[in-house]
Amino acid sequence: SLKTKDVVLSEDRPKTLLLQKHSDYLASYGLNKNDYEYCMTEYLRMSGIYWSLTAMELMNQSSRMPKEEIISFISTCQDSESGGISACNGHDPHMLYTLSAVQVLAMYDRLDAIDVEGVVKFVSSLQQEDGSFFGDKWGEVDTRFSFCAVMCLSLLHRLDAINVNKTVDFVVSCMNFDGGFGSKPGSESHAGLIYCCVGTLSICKRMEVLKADELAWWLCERQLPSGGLNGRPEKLPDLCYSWWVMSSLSMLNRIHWVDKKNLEQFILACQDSETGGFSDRPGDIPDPFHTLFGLAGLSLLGDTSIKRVNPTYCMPQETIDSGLLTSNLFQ
Ligand SMILES: COc1ccc(S(=O)(=O)N2Cc3cc(C#N)ccc3N(Cc3cncn3C)C[C@H]2Cc2ccccc2)cc1
Ligand SMILES: [Zn+2]
Repeated sequence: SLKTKDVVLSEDRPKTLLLQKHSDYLASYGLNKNDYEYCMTEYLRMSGIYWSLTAMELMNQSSRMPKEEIISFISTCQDSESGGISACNGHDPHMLYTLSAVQVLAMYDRLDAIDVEGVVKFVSSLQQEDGSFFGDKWGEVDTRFSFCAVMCLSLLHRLDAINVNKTVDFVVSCMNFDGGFGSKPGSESHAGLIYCCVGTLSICKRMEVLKADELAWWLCERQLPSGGLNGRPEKLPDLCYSWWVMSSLSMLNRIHWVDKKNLEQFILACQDSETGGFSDRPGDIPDPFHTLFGLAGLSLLGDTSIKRVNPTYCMPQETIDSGLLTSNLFQ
């Protein structure tokens, strides 16, 4: 149909940031360890901790998180043989959860709680001849895993453990005519994978290989009349795409290409004024994933009631600054 898929923002939508409600929402999330939801999300528990802790950090509320419980949980998830870290005890180690664990421990400045050399061994063992990365031993290639690899090693100041030039070559081989990127060579452009590829090039300090204007144009075309951003043409807007698109534009120094007022309106409309938290679209069920990306998106748009977020790492800027300081001290 000719009608552009979009949502209509209702008049009684939230128009202000309900910080206290979001802090309460995350503080109580996952406390009821018996409920069905908690058991069903075991497979992503490590990432769930990263999404919740980072959101709480951005609101300066991380003191409400069970710090010691989280740190000891992470140390029980590291596989002594491969060095990799799993989402939950007894699950297979995977690139995604190894990164989430390193991000959480970096925010807590407790990287001593794991075998860092083991993590470096696991991540570098997944790099392939063409520069690409597997997610785990089962061999799935995806540019998401290139991003996990370079972000994880960068937080550990160990980018020397992989072939950075070949990493960049593989990402470049995934660039499409529209300047965007997909998960593999020839895959269609998608905002989430564009974020991963731009983030990889940013960490490898190779942003010059991008077709910046074509890419920024494709990204700001994601904005719809509702102010929300979608991930591909003809798709509905979704709050997490606000993050993937805006963080990419921020790394390209072209964040001003989106209509900031309208986007802010859409993000605030995704808040649940009853339970707290953000959902993917106004009126849907909130979750920790969209709560992080709602707060991180508002931070990128300049909301000073939220701590500054680093667009590449999706972590508090102060964590990245202190990490770099440490690395300079020991170099
Ligand atoms: C609908 O139930 C789900 C479905 C999938 C997943 S998932 O595979 O682990 N994952 C992370 C994710 C976490 C939460 C939360 N809490 C909610 C959704 C969501 N999605 C799905 C989604 C997001 N926007 C709309 N949709 C439908 C993305 C997905 C993939 C992804 C993983 C890591 C980083 C970025 C993206 C988890 C729950
Ligand atoms: Zn989403």
